[in-house]
Amino acid sequence: MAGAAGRVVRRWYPSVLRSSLQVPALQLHMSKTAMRASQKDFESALSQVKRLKDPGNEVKLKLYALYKQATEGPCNTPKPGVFDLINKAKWDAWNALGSLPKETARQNYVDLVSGLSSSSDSSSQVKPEADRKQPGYETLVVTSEDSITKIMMNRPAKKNAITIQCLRVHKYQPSSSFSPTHSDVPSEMYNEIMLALKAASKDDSAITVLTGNGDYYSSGNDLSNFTDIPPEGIEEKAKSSAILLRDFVDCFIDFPKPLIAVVNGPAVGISVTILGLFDTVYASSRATFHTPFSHLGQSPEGCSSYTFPKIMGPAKAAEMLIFGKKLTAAEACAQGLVTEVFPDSTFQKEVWTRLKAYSKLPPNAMRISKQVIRNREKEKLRAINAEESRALQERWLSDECTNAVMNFLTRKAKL
Ligand SMILES: CCCC/C=C/CC(=O)SCCNC(=O)CCNC(=O)[C@H](O)C(C)(C)COP(=O)(O)OP(=O)(O)OC[C@H]1O[C@@H](n2cnc3c(N)ncnc32)[C@H](O)[C@@H]1OP(=O)(O)O
Repeated sequence: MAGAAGRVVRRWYPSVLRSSLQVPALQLHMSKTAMRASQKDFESALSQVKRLKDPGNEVKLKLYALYKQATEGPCNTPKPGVFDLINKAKWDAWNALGSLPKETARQNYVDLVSGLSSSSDSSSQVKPEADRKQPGYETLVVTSEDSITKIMMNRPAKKNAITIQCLRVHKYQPSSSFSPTHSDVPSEMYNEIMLALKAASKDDSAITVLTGNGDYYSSGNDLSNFTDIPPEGIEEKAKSSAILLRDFVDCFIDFPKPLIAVVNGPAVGISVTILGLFDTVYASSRATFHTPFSHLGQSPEGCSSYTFPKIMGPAKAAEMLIFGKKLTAAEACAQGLVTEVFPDSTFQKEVWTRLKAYSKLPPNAMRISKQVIRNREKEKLRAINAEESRALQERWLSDECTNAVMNFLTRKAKL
């Protein structure tokens, strides 16, 4: 396997697969014998594949197997051990191609990518407000209209799971190799949400909305964040993640304008806990609210250890935060976490009509009212946030957490 500088990171590979699915740059210097008619198509497919939406693990395995077969021929490595699930799945996929000729594998790879590209071009996934979209965000769609800045989490295929890792984009240079000089794209969602909130706090909008694209509001922390371990080690990763978490939650604590969550579907983990820091929470009748921290060997964040008992009383908060009880939208509304629930069929229409009316209210009055309501708690919330982040830093290093995350990533467990 080539070193980091010579690797191609396919954007949509989960980190757990990424480490071993990375295609060594040097392998992309095709051998002279492979320089046949379809090599150009193959190279173009290799470059095209990086721009595709995540096609799912099954297709990724097919692509991996065809790539290996096309460039190395039949599977020639020892079978990984039974507990090495990811590498075994990859080995099985490659080995299943038997003695398929390299040229056929190359052609099949090209055909597969071409099929994926056309289906992703005609995807029914709407590109909301493409014309009014603010540029520069990879994982969000941010728009400003009618005095409302709308921050929409935009990884619908991953249920809007919130990512940490900074994806590296390598530029393909057909004449030489994949360039080792890559640009770091600010494509991870925690930082992008912070940037969008900071920009919204200064723009001329009266209110700010956070919502999700697709059927989920957000499935919370992207669990593959845990697999992207830096060379400095897992302790360093836990430390930097705790700092990121603290900074992320501080942005919500400090946000100066009315902040509204438009919860379009199920919400999990940190996307639920921070709701206690919003001024208003509108939910679709399809939404659910789930904080399965104990199941994941983790502990509450987002100041929920303070805001939830305050909002719903300690007993109900404990049922959610310790035992992971999932609430329906109606239950969350009855507990005071949600302001109002709307039928899913009319959710968007009713909510946006309401918000447009609110956004016409005098912005300074709304801002001052928010400050009067929230300011006296800010210092306390910051201290709670720091304490929760410290507790999680330790939890992330525990066996309970590691096992729960691995169970999800190897598909043994789902919430
Ligand atoms: C640095 C700050 C850290 C702050 C810490 C916060 C703590 C939390 O937020 S805890 C909550 C963590 N979230 C979860 O545990 C949710 C895990 N996801 C699931 O259980 C399920 O995916 C689901 C119940 C949300 C949805 O199930 P469904 O069957 O409808 O869809 P899937 O096929 O499972 O999902 C589609 C696709 O999306 C990927 N995905 C969904 N959620 C996550 C996630 N949280 N992390 C990583 N990936 C996620 C899922 O793997 C699928 O991907 P593939 O299509 O590639 O298989």
